[in-house]
Formats: sequence, C-alpha cells, structure tokens
Amino acid sequence: MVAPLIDIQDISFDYEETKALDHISMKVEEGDFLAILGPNGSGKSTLLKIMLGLIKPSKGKIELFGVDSKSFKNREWIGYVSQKSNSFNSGFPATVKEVVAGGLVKKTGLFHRMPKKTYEQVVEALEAVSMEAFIDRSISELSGGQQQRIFIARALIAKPKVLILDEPTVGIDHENVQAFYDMLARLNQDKNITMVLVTHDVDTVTDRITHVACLNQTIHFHGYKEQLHTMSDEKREAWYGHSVRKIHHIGGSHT
Ligand SMILES: Nc1ncnc2c1ncn2[C@@H]1O[C@H](COP(=O)(O)OP(=O)(O)OP(=O)(O)O)[C@@H](O)[C@H]1O
Repeated sequence: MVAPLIDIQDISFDYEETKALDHISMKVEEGDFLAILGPNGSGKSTLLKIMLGLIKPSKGKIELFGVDSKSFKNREWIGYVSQKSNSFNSGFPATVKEVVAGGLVKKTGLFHRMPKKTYEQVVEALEAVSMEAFIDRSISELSGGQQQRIFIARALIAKPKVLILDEPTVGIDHENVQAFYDMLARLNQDKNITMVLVTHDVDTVTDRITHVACLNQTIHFHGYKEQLHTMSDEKREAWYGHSVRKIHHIGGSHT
C-alpha cells in the first residue's frame, strides 16, 4: 500500500500560553483536494506550518511520504504558497520570469540571460496557471489574482507532489475566485498534484474539493465532503460556534 503523503499522528502544539492544536491526527492521501476549514484562530495556519516542517509539534509526530519528518529530505516535493506571498512591496522590480525561476531548488544564481532550460521550465510552470503571456511583465504591474497565479507557478517549477496554500484567494476579487479554484482543480486532476488549502471561501471551493477537515484546535470532522452532513449539530456547534449555517450546504445537507 502507498503511504499517505502526509500522516499527522496525534500532534499538539502550544504557543507559550496558547494551545493552538490539541491531539490532531489526519492523513492526506495522493490525489486528495483537501480544504481545511475553521473560524479565526482555530489553528489552520499552525497546522500547515507543521505539515511544512516550519515549526515542530510540541507532542506527536508527522510522517511525510512514509518518512518521519525529522529525517525527510525531499522538501521540494511539498510546495507552499503562503498567505502573504502577494503582499510584497509594490515597487518590487522583478519580472514574472525571475520570480518563477526563483522557485527552482537548484538555483543558477542571478543571470543576465536566463539559461534556455530554466526558461523552458518557467514557461511550463506559467502555462500550468495560464499566465505564459505575462512572462516578461513586471510582477508589480499585475493584479492580486494574477500575482497569486505567478506565486503558484513559482511553487510548481520545483515539481511538487503536494501544494499547500494558505488562504490563496486573499486579494483576488470575487469574479476571479471561481476561475482561480478551477485552475487549482485542473492542477489536481490533470497533473495529479495533491492540494491542501486553508480557505474561508466555503461557497466557491465546495465544487472543486474532494475532502474537508473541520478544525478548531481539534479535528471535528475529516473525510469526503459528501459525508460532512453526517456531522452532528453538537459537533458543528463545537467546531464553528454561531456561524454553522454557513457550511450547511457542503455535503448535501440543507438543514
Ligand atoms: N506566533 C504566535 N505566538 C503566539 N500565539 C500565536 C502565534 N501564532 C498564532 N497564535 C495563536 O494560536 C492560535 C491559532 O492561530 P492560527 O494562526 O494557527 O489560526 P488560524 O486558524 O490560521 O487563524 P486565521 O483564520 O485568523 O488566520 C490563535 O489563538 C493565535 O492567536
């Protein structure tokens, strides 16, 4: 049997006084498109950072591709687009191709002329996010949504098997959010990239995802989105407090 790509085993995490995660166990399997949902402060970003190895759990362990994360070497298999990736200084002088090439694991340094192979890799990554026409543009001239696609291309150029995105649609206007999630769904289905994302766009993301994890310090539900309606009202209340109505349509429940 193939090992889960991410296997979180009974982890807890405290920031000094604050308990952020409490005995979390969950697995992400190859091909999943998982949305992690939860109210503000429920530990979503903390969980992503643990998956990425940016912070170590206070308790428990995590295996990546079947290997204990402490000895996992193939970090390039896990791509990451952080929440604030597109909120850089608007005067940032780089071109799109320079930003995307910056995602290569083996960097060739700063170049006057980009090597042909690097250029081809940049084009391929930009094609995957339908942004190849923007290759020579300055990144600072692009819209928030276009910049976010460029940062995804920057993650894709290293050929990750999993892409982890923290609220990727922040700064993207409403009309473009649908198209953005369609693009992620294509990467998931056509390029077999497993997707893990944190989002508040519950309405828009529902059609594209396969799995949902409902987090609020602990996991209140994790499974196929179609099964979410089996979650009891008490669990929903414990998970999301007063805003539970917001997510009732996922999984086919209309209560
Ligand atoms: N660097 C930090 N130092 C101390 N406490 C922190 C730190 N980062 C997060 N926290 C606390 O840990 C808890 C979980 O935070 P986290 O950022 O993981 O939540 P989140 O679900 O991503 O929130 P949001 O939806 O608002 O982005 C919160 O109570 C938060 O205040």
